[in-house]
Amino acid sequence: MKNLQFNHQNLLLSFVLGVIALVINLYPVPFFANVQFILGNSLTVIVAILCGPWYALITSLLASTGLMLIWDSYHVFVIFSLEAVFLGFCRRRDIYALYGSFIFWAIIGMPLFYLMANIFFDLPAEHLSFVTLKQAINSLIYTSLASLLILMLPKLWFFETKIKDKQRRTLSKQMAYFITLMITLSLLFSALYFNFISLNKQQSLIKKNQQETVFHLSSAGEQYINMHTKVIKNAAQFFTLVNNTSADQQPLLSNLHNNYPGFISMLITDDKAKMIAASPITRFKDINSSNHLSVKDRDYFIEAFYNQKTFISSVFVGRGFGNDAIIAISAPYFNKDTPLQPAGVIEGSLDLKYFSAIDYDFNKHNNQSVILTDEANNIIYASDELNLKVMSPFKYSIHNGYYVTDLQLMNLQSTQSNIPEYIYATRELNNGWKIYVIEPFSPLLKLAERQMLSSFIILLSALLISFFISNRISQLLTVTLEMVANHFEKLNQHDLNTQVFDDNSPKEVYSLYQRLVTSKQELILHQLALEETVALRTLELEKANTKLQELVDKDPLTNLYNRRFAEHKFNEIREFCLRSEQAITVAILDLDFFKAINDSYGHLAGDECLRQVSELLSQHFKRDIDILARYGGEEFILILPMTNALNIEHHLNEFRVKLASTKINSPNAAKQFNVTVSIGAITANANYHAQLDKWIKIADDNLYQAKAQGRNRVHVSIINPQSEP
Ligand SMILES: Nc1nc2c(ncn2[C@@H]2O[C@H](COP(=O)(O)OP(=O)(O)OP(=O)(O)O)[C@@H](O)[C@H]2O)c(=O)[nH]1
Repeated sequence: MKNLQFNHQNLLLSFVLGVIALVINLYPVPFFANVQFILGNSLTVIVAILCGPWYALITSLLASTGLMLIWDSYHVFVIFSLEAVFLGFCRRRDIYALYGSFIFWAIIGMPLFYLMANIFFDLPAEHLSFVTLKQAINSLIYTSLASLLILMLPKLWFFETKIKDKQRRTLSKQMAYFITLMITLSLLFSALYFNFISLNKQQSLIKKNQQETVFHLSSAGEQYINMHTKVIKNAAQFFTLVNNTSADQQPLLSNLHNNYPGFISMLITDDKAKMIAASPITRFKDINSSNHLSVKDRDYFIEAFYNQKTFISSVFVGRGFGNDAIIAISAPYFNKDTPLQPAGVIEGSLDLKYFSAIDYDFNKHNNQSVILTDEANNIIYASDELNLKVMSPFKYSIHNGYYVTDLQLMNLQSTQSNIPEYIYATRELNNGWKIYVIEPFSPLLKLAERQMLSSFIILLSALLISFFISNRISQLLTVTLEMVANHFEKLNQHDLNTQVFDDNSPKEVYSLYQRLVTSKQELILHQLALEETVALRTLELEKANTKLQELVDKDPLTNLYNRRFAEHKFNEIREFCLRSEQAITVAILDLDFFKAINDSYGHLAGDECLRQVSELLSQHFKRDIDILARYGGEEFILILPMTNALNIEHHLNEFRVKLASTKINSPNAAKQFNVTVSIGAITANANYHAQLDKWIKIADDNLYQAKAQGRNRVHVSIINPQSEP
């Protein structure tokens, strides 16, 4: 945290992606019931991977704002912010996002979400685990999507520059993750797709089944009412035709009632609304004795008698004949001679318990329940398990929109609750009644939960298996590649033919290995050839250098050293002789009357003379340490280290004599001539003087004397250190 410095580009990226995530999260993808998938959070994961935990936190807060707006719950800020920061840190620890997501939801996400859902959500306890699992799966979906997006666009340079703490991953790790990701995603989507299909199928089956039931029940109900209405109608016609007396009507009515037990009771009135026959007869007798024979005020009498029509009443509690909920069906009958004025009314009270028989027949194999209401929305019949009171108004609330499903949902017990209780289908009967077929919603929700749980378990095991398999696959390639690399790192010429792979290694890697061996062989040969060429070139260069040095140091005519070299070498020689306290002789040799030789024999003869004198010098002063140099014109300088002072004059004289007796050949006319030399020299200890000039001065003076005394002679000064001027 202490180094928390925000980079402007990262900040902008996390903000922009956050706003996009907010908008995407406002439109979650509906799946089933209240299950929705949120995809905007994948942008949070992208920021966590690319920019790290604190930028991801910014994106997550924005993305969660979108979710808060649609879910109206603040828990999203806590859970998704934690997830974003966790994934950001996973990236820093080099843990892939999908693995990180699994770890997060297994250890923190699911327990925390469950706890918060328990406190803040209006959900039944058994539904919480489902919602929690759904959230974890959703998270895996958007994390996989984000990872895939990043893997698909590896050259997205704009993002590349922003990756903090980026570490180079091994090929094997990358391959394993890619394969795991692909397997997880495809399994995830196929599991969700099949869940979706199966839930849809289940829903349409329920819908179809309910609609069929409601249709059959309503048809049966209509038939039941129609049939009994027809019975009353026919009975009224019969009584009109036969014109019976009231005494005849009682047995006829009893007989009719026996044939149609769907009626609880039946009665016949005269034109004064007085009951003249009734069935069962025992009840009629009871009424008779209590003097309650008039039905003047009853709708079934008024409607049938005065309006002269067949009438079906609403449901009501019967009077006199008992306290059952009944429906009265009535019709007027006439006398033959007064066809416009009814002679009375025949009525049948329909037994509503009949519906329980139909209900039982239809629903003994499933958990459907039935409710029948009249046109005033009062319950005529309701399956026992619903505990609804007959005759009471039918109260329920309908769910709209919150649960995404094609089914119609309603609540009967907790009409204010968000969780639907029943799936229903309804149909109106011909007479305005309504029939409802309902069944509990929770089994369907349970099915979705079970599917979600099994998807999660399949996913988890698939992830583990695919992780294991992909690791093995990638190792097959990368381990052998690593072997090739290791082998070539240590490889030398002698190991080239050693076999490092067995027959099981991949063909491509083996072929790569063989090609590398060939290249390495070529490289070694090339290197050897190169080394040989370099050695040759070095030798030639050394020779050229020596030659060049000779050119610099030597006099081209005589091949003796030149004056510069002699002067330079003097210091070296002196240093050497100083250490061993040796004497040095510096001699200047000047050929006598050389001008005359040039004049007499020509310049070329002069040159030849200089060459032959030089040769003679080389032969005479043959120690390696002696420096023989042409001093200029016909003058030579000799620097002779470690000279014997007693012997030097003699040695110089020897040369002088040898030269004087040597015939010099002239190149032109094959003439020979002699030449002599005058020598001035100094022999002194090395410490005589550091400057060569001082030595030359003495030698020059001696030379001058030799010339002056007639030439062809040697003058040597032997100086000991004490006599230094
Ligand atoms: N052929 C030839 N002549 C040279 C060369 N260098 C110098 N000379 C000649 O050598 C001659 C030297 O002459 P001088 O200095 O008068 O000396 P000398 O004739 O030897 O007389 P003394 O030294 O007094 O005996 C000159 O004529 C130069 O031209 C050379 O490289 N080749």
